[in-house]
Amino acid sequence: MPGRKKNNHHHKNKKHQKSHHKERNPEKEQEEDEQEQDQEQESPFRIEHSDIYGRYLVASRQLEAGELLITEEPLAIGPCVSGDPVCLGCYQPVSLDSTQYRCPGCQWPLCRDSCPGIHQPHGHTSEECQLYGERRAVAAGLLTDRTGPAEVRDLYELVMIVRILLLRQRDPEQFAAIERMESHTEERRKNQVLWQHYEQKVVQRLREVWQLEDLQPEQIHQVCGILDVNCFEIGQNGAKARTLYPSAFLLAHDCSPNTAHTDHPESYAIILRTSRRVREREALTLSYAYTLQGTLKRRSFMHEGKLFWCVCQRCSDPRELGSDCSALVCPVCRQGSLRAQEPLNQEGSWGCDKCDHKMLAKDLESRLDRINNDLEAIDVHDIPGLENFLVRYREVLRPNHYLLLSAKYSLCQIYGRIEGYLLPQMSPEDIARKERYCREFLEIIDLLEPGLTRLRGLIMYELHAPVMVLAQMALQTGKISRQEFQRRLKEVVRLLQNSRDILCLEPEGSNEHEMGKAAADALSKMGC
Ligand SMILES: C[S@@+](CC[C@H](N)C(=O)[O-])C[C@H]1O[C@@H](n2cnc3c(N)ncnc32)[C@H](O)[C@@H]1O
Repeated sequence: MPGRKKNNHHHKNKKHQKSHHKERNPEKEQEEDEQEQDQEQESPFRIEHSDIYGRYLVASRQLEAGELLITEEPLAIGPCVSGDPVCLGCYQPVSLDSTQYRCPGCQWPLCRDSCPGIHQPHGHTSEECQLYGERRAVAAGLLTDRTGPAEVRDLYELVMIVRILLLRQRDPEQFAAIERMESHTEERRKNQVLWQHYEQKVVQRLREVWQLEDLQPEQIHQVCGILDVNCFEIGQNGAKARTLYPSAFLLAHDCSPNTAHTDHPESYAIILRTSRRVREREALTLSYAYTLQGTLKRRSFMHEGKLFWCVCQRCSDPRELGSDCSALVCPVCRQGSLRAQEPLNQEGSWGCDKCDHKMLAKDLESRLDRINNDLEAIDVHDIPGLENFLVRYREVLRPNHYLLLSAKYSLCQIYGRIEGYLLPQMSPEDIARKERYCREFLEIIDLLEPGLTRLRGLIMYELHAPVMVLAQMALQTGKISRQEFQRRLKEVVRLLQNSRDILCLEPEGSNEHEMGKAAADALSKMGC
C-alpha cells in the first residue's frame, strides 16, 4: 500500500512536469499515460483540482468504511508548537529543570541517553546537534526552568524549520516534495500581523541571532507557510509532534469528514482510512480543526492558519448537523436558544428562537473565550471541578454546547479510572452519571464523526462498563427481570464489538490499540 500511494503522488508530479514538455516524446508520453491509467484504476483515489480546493483527492470507486487509503512515513517531523518542552528524539514531554537529561553535544533536553530517536532521521540527527551545539548560548542555553511558555514555544518552533532547511542539502528530492506544497505566501504577506510575527520570531532569529545567513528570508517564509497549511499534529502515548507527509496533505478539509487517521508510535507513519462509505467521485476529506469546537472557532482557526473560509455542511447549518453544539441559553428570556442567524458570516448576529434578543458574534466570542479559560484552568483529573463547571454553565450554555461536551468527555474518561472513583468505589448515582455523559457525548459524535472514528471507539468502550455494572446491580437487587438483564447485556456486547472493531485499527503499541484488545478479551470472556 505505501508503494501504491507513493506512486500516486509522484505520478501526479510527473504529470505536472509533462504538461510543460508535451512535445518532447509523444510515444513515451502515451506509454506513461497508459501506466498512469493502470495505476489510477488500482488506486482507491485520484488527484483532482478545483479553483476552491486546489489539489484534492477523490474516491476512484465506491469505498467501504475502514478501507486503507494511505500509509506513509513523514517527509519531515518536529516537535509540536505548544509551550511544552518535548524530547527532540521521541517528542515525549521533558522538563527544563537541572535534573533533566540533556544532549551532551548541544544541550537540548532529551528524554534519556537511550532515547530511540537519537541520531535517527525522524529524531535528533547529528547534523542538527552540531548546528545547535555551535549556537548553545542562543538555543538550548535559553531553555531553563525560568523560561516562560511563549519563549519555549518560539524556540521549539524553529526546530522543524531548521530540519526542513537542512533537508535541502541532505535530500533535495524530499525537500522539493515539501516545496511543492501550498504555502499561501502571498496572502500571508498581506496579513501584516502574521507576517511580522514570522519575520521577527523566525526569519530574524535564524539569520541574525542563530547566524544562518545563507537561509533566504523568502524561503524561510515559504517554509513557515507550508508548515502552517500542511502539518499534521500527531503522537501516541503522550508524544506530541508535527509532521509533513508526501501525499496525505492533499486531502481537503471538511468539519464532518469521511476519513480518519492515526499514526504509528515508532515510525510516525500516518495510517489513513475511510471512516464511512464514500461514493465514487466524492472528495476524500479530513478535518483540519478540532471536532469539539463551534463553527465560529473552527472557521476562524482555518482562516488564520489555512487561509480559507470553510463552507461545509456543518459550518453552513446553524444547528451543526443537528448536534446544536454551539447553542447558548438566551440570556434575556432564559427559555429560548441563541444560534447564529448567518453561520457563514463571522460578524453576523445571533438570535433567540423565542424572543427578540440578538447578540453580535464578536461579543459572543469573547464570552465563550472566558468560559473556555475557566474550563482550561480545571485539571483534567479534577472530578468535582469539572462537575462544578457543568453546574455553573448549565444556565448559560445548551446541554450539547461544545464546552460542556468537552467537560463531559473528560468526566467520561476519568470516572471509573482514578483512585477514589474506581468503579467498585463509586456510588450507583456516580456510575449512572458516567453512563449518562457517555451517552450524551456519543449521540453528538455519531452526528459529527460517524463511522469508524477513534472518539466513537473510545467512548463506546467507556460506556460498556457502567451499563454492565448497573445491569448487574439491578438484577441482584431484583429491580429488573432476567429478560431485561439479557437485553442490557446485548447492548454491552454491541458496544464492545464496535469499540474493538474501531480501536484495533489503531497501531499496535498505542493506548487505543490496547483498549481494543481489552474489548476483545472482555468479549471472549463473555463467550462472544
Ligand atoms: C493541506 S492543503 C491541501 C492541498 C492543497 N489543496 C494543495 O493543492 O496543495 C490545505 C489547503 O487546501 C485548500 N483547502 C482544503 N480544504 C478546503 C476547503 N474545504 N475549502 C477551501 N479550501 C480548501 C486551502 O487552500 C488550504 O489552505
